[in-house]
Amino acid sequence: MKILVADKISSIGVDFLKQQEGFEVVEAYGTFKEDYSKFLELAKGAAAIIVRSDSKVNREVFEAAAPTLKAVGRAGVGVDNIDAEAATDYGVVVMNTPGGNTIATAELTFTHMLCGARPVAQAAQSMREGRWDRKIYGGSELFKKTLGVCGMGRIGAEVAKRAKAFGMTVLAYDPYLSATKAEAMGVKQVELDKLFRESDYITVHMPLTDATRGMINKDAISTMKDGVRLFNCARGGIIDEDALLEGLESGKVAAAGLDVYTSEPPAEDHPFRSQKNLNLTPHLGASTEEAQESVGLEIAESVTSVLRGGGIRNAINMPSLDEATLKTVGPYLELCSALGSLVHQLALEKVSKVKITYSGKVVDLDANSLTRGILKGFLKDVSSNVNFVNALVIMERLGLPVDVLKSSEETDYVELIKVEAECVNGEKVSAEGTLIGKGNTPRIVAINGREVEVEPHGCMLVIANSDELGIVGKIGNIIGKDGVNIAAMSLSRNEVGGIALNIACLDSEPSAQAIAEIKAIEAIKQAKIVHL
Ligand SMILES: NC(=O)c1ccc[n+]([C@@H]2O[C@H](COP(=O)([O-])OP(=O)(O)OC[C@H]3O[C@@H](n4cnc5c(N)ncnc54)[C@H](O)[C@@H]3O)[C@@H](O)[C@H]2O)c1
Ligand SMILES: O=C(O)CC[C@@H](O)C(=O)O
Repeated sequence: MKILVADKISSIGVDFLKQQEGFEVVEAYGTFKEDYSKFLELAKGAAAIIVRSDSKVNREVFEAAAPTLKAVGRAGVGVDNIDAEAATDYGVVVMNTPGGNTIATAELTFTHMLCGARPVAQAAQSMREGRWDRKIYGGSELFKKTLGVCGMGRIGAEVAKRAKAFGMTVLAYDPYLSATKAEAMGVKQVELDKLFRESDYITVHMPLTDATRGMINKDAISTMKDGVRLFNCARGGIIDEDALLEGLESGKVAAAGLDVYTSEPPAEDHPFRSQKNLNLTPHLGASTEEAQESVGLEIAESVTSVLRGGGIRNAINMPSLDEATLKTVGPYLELCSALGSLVHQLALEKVSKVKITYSGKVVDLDANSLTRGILKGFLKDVSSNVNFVNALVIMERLGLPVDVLKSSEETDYVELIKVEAECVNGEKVSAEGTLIGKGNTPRIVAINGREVEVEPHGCMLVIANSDELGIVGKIGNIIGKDGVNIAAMSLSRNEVGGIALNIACLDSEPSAQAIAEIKAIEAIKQAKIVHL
């Protein structure tokens, strides 16, 4: 399997990949920047692509790498360089490594704050130039000042912790922060306008979204204290760059520090570069040895796990299936896929909606993963590229609503999963299943409401016939004559002389001729081969 490492990650991560049997690691750092068509060429045939923030993994990359591409790993937090929608369309899981570079980025932010309080960089430069300017480079203290933190996630919280150690009051704005958490962190949760009005220092730590782009703009800056200091080590554009320049030039903003830019790198003659109270770093937040080792190894492990069919950690376009969840959900996935596939194959008309009911013990499991498993099976014959990642979007795109119910009604089983499909003509088909025994073996226990007991794999002949003497013998005869062995058979009927359901599990598929002969028997209402 080809693993394309498109941006430089720690050698620990690369070595880990190289040690994996069957992995061919292609290191092609920065190809994207040099020549996108070369990057696309390299992406062809890759099972995984690993990037940092440089390489742009656009839709074209997914197009080029389909159908081999299974995972894109981002050694870092922000995934704005990866087209997650395209990834989902192509059934590719996108994973990042939240947490691995939190401290590194929090420390860089704090460095920027300290350098915004004391002009260390400017003074150091003056010394390099042979000067001794003790009067120009005075500063102020962080002690007793108010820091406004926008985005109180991992990095924001670490910055807040450090600010408190410096004797600062911390105001926090984060719509997703609970009051209990804010209290536990010793920060004061406020609305954005209050944070703007009352802070001496403001730092942003959120993703760049429609809500955060330009959050600190000209209007916002006008409401801030004179001499406010602003910092952005999150994503370029959260602080509007023109507004920042204007604020620095007018003196409204006393100092600022940026690690990220709307366009990276900013132009060589960008006016930022000549602003004296502005400290710039070239997107170095995560650039510590510790952070790089951590995220490099973590992404290498995550990608390996996905390619080996193991747990899925920190996926951003599907629920993560960590080892613990996989252990509980894993045994059900085969059953789920079989139920979905069976229902799809049994439906004689176009399906218009799907209903899934979980009963008993199974209601406590991660229904999202189980549902994806069912839909993956349901869509198996609809789309060649369906998987856990894109099963839900494909259903949505097909306009097929999926109702998921967790039922508290008692059933004959400790746990039961029922999949029903309603066809455009109003007809319904259904299949129910459970796990049995110590080995958690999947069993289909009902089809169209009729009790059966079938192991869901291989080729099955599903027959509905009027309950008459000798039908099973006739079917057996035709199949035997055709050279096909019946491995197991499950029979059920609604009433004596009513409609019987026969499920024959076969060692191979009977010929079309044999199926035609079975269908020609007068009592046979329906005969259908399904493959699970
Ligand atoms: N400079 C670097 O090298 C570097 C390194 C790591 C992370 N980052 C960036 O830093 C940012 C924060 O990373 P993190 O690991 O703390 O992420 P996180 O997900 O832990 O935290 C983000 C926080 O932003 C909050 N948020 C979301 N929308 C918001 C809004 N409209 N207003 C206010 N808050 C909002 C979320 O609730 C969350 O608490 C990300 O943009 C990430 O890409 C940059
Ligand atoms: O890879 C990097 O150096 C940048 C990482 C950073 O922007 C992130 O979002 O994790």
